[in-house]
Amino acid sequence: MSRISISKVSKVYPGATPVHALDSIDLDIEPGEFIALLGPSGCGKSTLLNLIAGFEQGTSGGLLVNGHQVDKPGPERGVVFQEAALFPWLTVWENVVFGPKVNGTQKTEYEVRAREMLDITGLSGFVDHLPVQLSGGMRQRVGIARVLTLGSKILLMDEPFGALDAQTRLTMQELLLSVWQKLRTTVLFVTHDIDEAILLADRICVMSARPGRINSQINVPLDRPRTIEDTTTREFNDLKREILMQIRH
Ligand SMILES: Nc1ncnc2c1ncn2[C@@H]1O[C@H](COP(=O)(O)OP(=O)(O)OP(=O)(O)O)[C@@H](O)[C@H]1O
Repeated sequence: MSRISISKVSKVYPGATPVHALDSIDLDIEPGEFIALLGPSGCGKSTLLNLIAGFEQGTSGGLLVNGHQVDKPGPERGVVFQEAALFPWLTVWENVVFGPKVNGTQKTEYEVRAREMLDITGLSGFVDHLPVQLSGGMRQRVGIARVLTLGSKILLMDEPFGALDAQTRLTMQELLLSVWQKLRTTVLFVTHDIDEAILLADRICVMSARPGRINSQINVPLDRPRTIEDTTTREFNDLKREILMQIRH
């Protein structure tokens, strides 16, 4: 379980016309919490995720994961992008065990974990398939199983279901809910989609247009475990209306 503390973090991309992407972001994420980062295109959601991942450095402010300043990527922070970026010549199994194999983890340890993660992502019957033989949703499952097999206690997900059709997206949202319910990893999930944010998250951080700030934070009071049916309830729609109004203002 991992805690993230972000304090007054700003990010300016230098250049002829510097881009002020993030402005004084304060955000604390508790171990095991599921946070959705919601906001318009270009407001800095991916930038914030990349700072936590250690791919980029902030211009000012402090960013701690488990009390340590983040200055580079690490295996405790697993990133899932819109495309899973699998090795096309490796099978599902080989893709999933690739990371722990090269970082020197004991084979007996990573094989057990890989089997468990392939099981909870519904891939046990596909271990010998190549990525080209899988649907987009299944490739994303492999991407999730891969970071979980690495032992990542923090999942940083940048619109992971954004490229999927509506039906597959719903299936993947349910899958992620069940994975999270079992493992309780800390999740930061970037999305444009209000329904997706409400269905998945404990807390939604609504960002403003550039320079990105966190305008409001909304606790999602829906009971867990959640299912797709919850998206049709009165409580869900009331919350959606409230968030829409906040975004408009
Ligand atoms: N490496 C970079 N150099 C210069 N500007 C950048 C760089 N990366 C992002 N930006 C700019 O920073 C701003 C925030 O971008 P970012 O990708 O974080 O937004 P976003 O909210 O994730 O957008 P989207 O939802 O469209 O993916 C944008 O104006 C973008 O053009």
